[in-house]
Amino acid sequence: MASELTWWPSVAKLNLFLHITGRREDGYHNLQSLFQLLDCGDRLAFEPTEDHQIALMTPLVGVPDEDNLIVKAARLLQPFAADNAGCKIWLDKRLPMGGGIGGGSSNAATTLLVLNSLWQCNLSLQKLEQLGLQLGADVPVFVHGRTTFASGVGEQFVDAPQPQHWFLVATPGVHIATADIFRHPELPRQTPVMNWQDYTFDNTTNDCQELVCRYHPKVAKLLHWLLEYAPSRMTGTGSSVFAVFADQSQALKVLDTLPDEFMGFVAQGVNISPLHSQLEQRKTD
Ligand SMILES: C[C@](O)(CO)[C@H](O)COP(=O)(O)OP(=O)(O)OC[C@H]1O[C@@H](n2ccc(N)nc2=O)[C@H](O)[C@@H]1O
Ligand SMILES: Nc1ncnc2c1ncn2[C@@H]1O[C@H](COP(=O)(O)OP(=O)(O)OP(=O)(O)O)[C@@H](O)[C@H]1O
Repeated sequence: MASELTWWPSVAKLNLFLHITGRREDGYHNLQSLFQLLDCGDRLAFEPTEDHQIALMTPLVGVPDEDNLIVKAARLLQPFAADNAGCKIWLDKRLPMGGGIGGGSSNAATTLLVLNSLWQCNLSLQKLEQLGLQLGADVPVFVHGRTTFASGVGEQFVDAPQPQHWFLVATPGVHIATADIFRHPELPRQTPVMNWQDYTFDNTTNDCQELVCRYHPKVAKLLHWLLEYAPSRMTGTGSSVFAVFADQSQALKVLDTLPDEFMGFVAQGVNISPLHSQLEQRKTD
């Protein structure tokens, strides 16, 4: 791999809570959630070309390139660039896939934001959020790049800077398809809409958690284990679970004792995505 590549962050998120407030006619669900961005994730590098090709130099095992959200994002943006605009893309995948921490969605958002700059498309953040929504409900929040309350299907934002807590994020290695959870007849769908001002961790919940725990005992076991140490909850539709700590050393101590059957990492919450900071820096260079 060429050593002069510039790497761009593609961070993870946690849903600190997730309320389902209704179901829309198109089958999608209206949500309320607090999206907490983390300081760690995957990395992407881009090399613009003039051959109109989108070439993923690091394919993901099990994901055909045409289904990869990175390639889809680049293709979606291509009509806004010069006719011959293409690029080579490298992905350094570090986040567990399908774990409710938004890896693929974040990759898509990083692609939209960085190529918007490299290809000089000059689309506004709002326009990129709208494009992102065509790729998935979790993409706009990563384009937005701030820790934020979200409603709608996850595209309406009220920014909500949070104390920079430390999170132990653990994954039981169970793959849960988001669509399966949202179509489940036993999913609660009528949580009353809450005023953002009333948010506390304790007076909120993840409406998918009980259902997922009922059908996936490994998720229930992991959550039960973490709750012995700190306030803990599932993120998104699972399968990852997080525990909240005031300091890093406590989180690392618990990570050290995590049973071998689970994978985990410790990350700090951030209020602004490091991707946005790096893009700002590029503008001033
Ligand atoms: C649950 C969250 O992870 C919270 O962050 C997201 O809302 C899910 O976002 P995502 O993974 O980007 O999901 P998408 O790829 O857009 O949707 C997958 C499937 O989940 C269902 N879905 C998703 C989001 C939503 N608000 N309502 C839904 O009913 C739809 O059946 C959709 O076909
Ligand atoms: N670049 C990508 N990185 C990861 N997964 C991808 C990517 N492109 C497509 N996918 C597909 O998307 C699926 C979900 O991956 P992802 O890591 O985004 O899940 P997630 O963390 O549950 O996301 P979310 O929290 O948005 O629901 C994967 O199993 C894979 O098939």
